Amino acid sequence: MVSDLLPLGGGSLLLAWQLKDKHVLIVGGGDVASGRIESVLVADAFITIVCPSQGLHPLTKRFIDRSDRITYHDRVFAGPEDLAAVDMVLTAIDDVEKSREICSLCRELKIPVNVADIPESCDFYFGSQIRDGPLQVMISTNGRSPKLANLIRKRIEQSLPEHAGDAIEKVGELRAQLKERAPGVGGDIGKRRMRWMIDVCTSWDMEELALLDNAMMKRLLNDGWEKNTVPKLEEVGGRERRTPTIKPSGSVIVPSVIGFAIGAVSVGLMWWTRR
Ligand SMILES: C[C@@]1(CC(=O)O)C2=NC(=C\c3[nH]c(c(CCC(=O)O)c3CC(=O)O)Cc3[nH]c(c(CC(=O)O)c3CCC(=O)O)/C=C3\N/C(=C\2)[C@@H](CCC(=O)O)[C@]3(C)CC(=O)O)/[C@H]1CCC(=O)O
Ligand SMILES: NC(=O)c1ccc[n+]([C@@H]2O[C@H](COP(=O)([O-])OP(=O)(O)OC[C@H]3O[C@@H](n4cnc5c(N)ncnc54)[C@H](O)[C@@H]3O)[C@@H](O)[C@H]2O)c1
Repeated sequence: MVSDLLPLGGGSLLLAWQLKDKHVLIVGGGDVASGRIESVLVADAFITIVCPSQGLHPLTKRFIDRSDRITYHDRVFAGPEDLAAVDMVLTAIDDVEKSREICSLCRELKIPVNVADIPESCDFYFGSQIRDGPLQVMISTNGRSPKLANLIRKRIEQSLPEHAGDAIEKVGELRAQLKERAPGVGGDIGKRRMRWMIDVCTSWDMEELALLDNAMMKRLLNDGWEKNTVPKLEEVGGRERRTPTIKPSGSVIVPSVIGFAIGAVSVGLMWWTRR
């Protein structure tokens, strides 16, 4: 968490906005719009795209052809009538004046809007994204440097634990089964559920959690939750993923022997010439 010292400020609110079955209007169909379409489709929204067909990026065309969640209009933005029953607007057009006009209309109607390239016309910014199944990481520089956000994303990607997405998926299923077995919101049952889930997540490795199948979950709940303990992977019928042991092959050994020999010879030569 951030510092508990005041003053706080100068940032933005980080959220995971739930867009399922909401209606998103995307004005423009070029390169930037194609990225927006992908981000919005991941969130299970319905999309209306307004853009003349000659301006469509190949990726946008493919999305339009393949997704039954997209309605496409081959024309320019028509005016306020395009904003009826819309929950969010994203514009990615090469026309700054039109973008500003669309932004004003959205603000009058209190529809959240993002205008690619014009920060002051954005109610929210996009960020650089990492996705691994249900794991979502967004890197934001709050408008300061999108390119650095992109570079930081690549570094974070390399440092994420393997199997994190699978582990989260499986823990999600386990939590759902636990809530069915021990239903109720809040109170003592809520506290006990939370305590046990924390113990499971902290006692098992990410890799082990990713191995959970239905039978193992059942045993984990029967032998673990019911007895207020956390069994080990083997105790619920799981077996560790065998990581292949890498034996040094001849081709690895030979260069290292040669390298060692060259090193020894050059140290010897240095010693000899110094004398
Ligand atoms: C993260 C990412 C997400 C996405 O758009 O999907 C994103 N921009 C990305 C790339 C990118 N954009 C630009 C470059 C050229 C290099 C550079 O300028 O750095 C590159 C790099 C590239 O193309 O490699 C040009 C640019 N961008 C903005 C302006 C206007 C301005 O700053 O005034 C200008 C023109 C500046 C000028 O004219 O000089 C504005 C915005 N861009 C944002 C998001 C929001 C702030 C996000 C944040 O700060 O965290 C914000 C405020 C609004 C918004 O669009 O939501 C995506 C990387 C995704 C990835 O690769 O992972
Ligand atoms: N925020 C970012 O990350 C970022 C990065 C690069 C570029 N940009 C900016 O985003 C904007 C879009 O970039 P792009 O590369 O996708 O451009 P692009 O030229 O590929 O696409 C623009 C699209 O807008 C359409 N269009 C123009 N006027 C329209 C209107 N009135 N109604 C409907 N559609 C209309 C065009 O037909 C075209 O398809 C540009 O202003 C660009 O500078 C932003």
